[in-house]
Amino acid sequence: MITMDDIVREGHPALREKAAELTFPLTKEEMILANDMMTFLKNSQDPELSEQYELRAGVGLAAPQLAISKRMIALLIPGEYEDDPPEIEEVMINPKIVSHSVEGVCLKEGEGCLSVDREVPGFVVRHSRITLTYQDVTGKSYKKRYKGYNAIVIQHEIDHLNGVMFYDHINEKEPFELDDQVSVIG
Ligand SMILES: CC(C)(C)[C@H](NC(=O)Nc1cc(F)cc(F)c1)C(=O)N(CC(=O)NO)CC1CCCC1
Ligand SMILES: [Zn+2]
Repeated sequence: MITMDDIVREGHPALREKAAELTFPLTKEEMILANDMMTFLKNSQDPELSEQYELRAGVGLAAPQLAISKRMIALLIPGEYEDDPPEIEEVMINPKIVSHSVEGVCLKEGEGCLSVDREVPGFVVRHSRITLTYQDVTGKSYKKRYKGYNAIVIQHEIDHLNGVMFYDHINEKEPFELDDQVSVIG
């Protein structure tokens, strides 16, 4: 099973590489990776298992964070209330933002990262609405729209596939600067 020891931290070259597209059918190894990435997110959000294995509660994970330079991300975004189904529970292969809103969005409390063991204050401005294409592990293609927090998480994970870290987006001089096209959520 994947634990925090398998997640590479900033400074590891894999976090600054452009990951390679996957071809179909996936290899057995790639299928196992997809499953293991989703299992990590589930374990990390389970009170007992996250304590037992000292996991940070994660909503998303990208293969480069495991030093695997492939365009695969796992998302497990909880629903609004305890017993709600997840907002998103999906492994996306070769995700691509094909269009996006002009408006921006950012989280009031800024962002963190499973691969970053420090606080980096500042607004991370992202597209507030995105249209995404991706394939699932069977190779089936999808085209979907996302907005708000879901859009933020997806953009954070796709950044990892392009060697981009969340703090690359923070304005060093004015970390909390906002222009009027940006809404602050969360
Ligand atoms: C870095 C960390 C703080 C662990 C962050 N979690 C998070 O923001 N909150 C959270 C966690 C849950 F499990 C359930 C929940 F509703 C909220 C996270 O997983 N990521 C993913 C990551 O590092 N991917 O590479 C960072 C988030 C910052 C904004 C989007 C993703
Ligand atoms: Zn991250």
